[in-house]
Amino acid sequence: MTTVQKIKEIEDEMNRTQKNKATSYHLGQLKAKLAKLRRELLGPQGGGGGGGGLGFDVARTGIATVGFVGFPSVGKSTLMSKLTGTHSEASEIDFTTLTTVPGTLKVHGAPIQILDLPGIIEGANDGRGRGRQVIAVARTCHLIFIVLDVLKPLGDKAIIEAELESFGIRLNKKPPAITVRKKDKGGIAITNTVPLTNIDQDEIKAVLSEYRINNADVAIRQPGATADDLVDVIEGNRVYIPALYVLNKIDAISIEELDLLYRIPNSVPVSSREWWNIDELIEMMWQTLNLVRVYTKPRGLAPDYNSPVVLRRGKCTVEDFCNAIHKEIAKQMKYAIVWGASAKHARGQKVGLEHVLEDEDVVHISKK
Ligand SMILES: Nc1nc2c(ncn2[C@@H]2O[C@H](COP(=O)(O)OP(=O)(O)OP(=O)(O)O)[C@@H](O)[C@H]2O)c(=O)[nH]1
Ligand SMILES: [K+]
Ligand SMILES: [Mg+2]
Repeated sequence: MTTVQKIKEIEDEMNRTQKNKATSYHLGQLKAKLAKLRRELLGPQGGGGGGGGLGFDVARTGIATVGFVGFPSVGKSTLMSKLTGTHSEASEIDFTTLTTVPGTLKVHGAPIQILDLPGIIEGANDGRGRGRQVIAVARTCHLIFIVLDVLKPLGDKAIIEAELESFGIRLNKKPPAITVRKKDKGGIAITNTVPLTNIDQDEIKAVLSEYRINNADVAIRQPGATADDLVDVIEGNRVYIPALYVLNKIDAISIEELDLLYRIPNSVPVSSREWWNIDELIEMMWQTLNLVRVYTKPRGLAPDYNSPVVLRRGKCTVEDFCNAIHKEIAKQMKYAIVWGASAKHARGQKVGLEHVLEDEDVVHISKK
């Protein structure tokens, strides 16, 4: 039996099995088995060719990268060309785009790299088409635009999400608050700071045993944690990426139909062809990327509001700011003065390299 067949068999069995006290151990085993088979499929010996994004990846520029993922001919290239001014061939023929096409869009002074990608279809993870390579590139993006055709958005949405999921991409989700600490002896000890509503002790033990973990402290702090969350923590190679659903071609539907579409969370209806609602799309992109703009203030001069230094949240200390300008500056700095949201007072605060900056802060670096 091939790995794909084995996966299918387990999925079928899971669908047949009702979840209750008596079956939870078995279901836990099945979920762990499924995760292991999927990993096998993606590994180098997994068959099906491709993977790793080889020949598909492009040099990263700008402060953040947004990748376009979707079925063929949903309008990815039309949108990307118009957003960035970089030509990417568009036509009514499916699979027009054959490789990654990068472009740049400046938003609020920050250069954002946009990657137009080939269309993917169901079964990308078993190596059909270029799906594997496309998704390997998507795995490395800071934001994924899932582009959907408004005439068939929901079915396509479910399929694309399942494809990305099976490659270890978790959309609009935080890493589960679960820790598994292996030990040499003592068996399995489970503690939970929240009620276990979607997983029970048997299921936890089944998953651990499937991974041959016989001694470990397991701490569950995630409300509603599931066996899949536990598997994700043990597998460890998951990526957590925000996604926006771009509902394209709204010029082809009625206002009433559009009303229904607005109920899809994290979605933006647009028309790439007519250039409708693109401002909202760009604003949502900006909000979701959650970047930090910092303005430089030279001594005795007004801050330079035209060219912010753009940093990513979690990597936005004064030291990161210095390094973004020049690698020597942090060494030469005596102290910095910060004005804005991260400063304690309006007249400015004297800070060191470890100070964490906020969006739209103004910084003056005083050298030794
Ligand atoms: N009505 C309408 N048609 C559009 C819109 N955007 C794109 N199209 C058309 O949809 C077709 C496919 O557009 P592409 O931009 O090539 O789509 P794609 O997703 O890049 O396709 P692949 O590269 O083949 O995956 C073209 O005929 C476009 O003119 C839109 O907003 N409204
Ligand atoms: K096309
Ligand atoms: Mg295209």
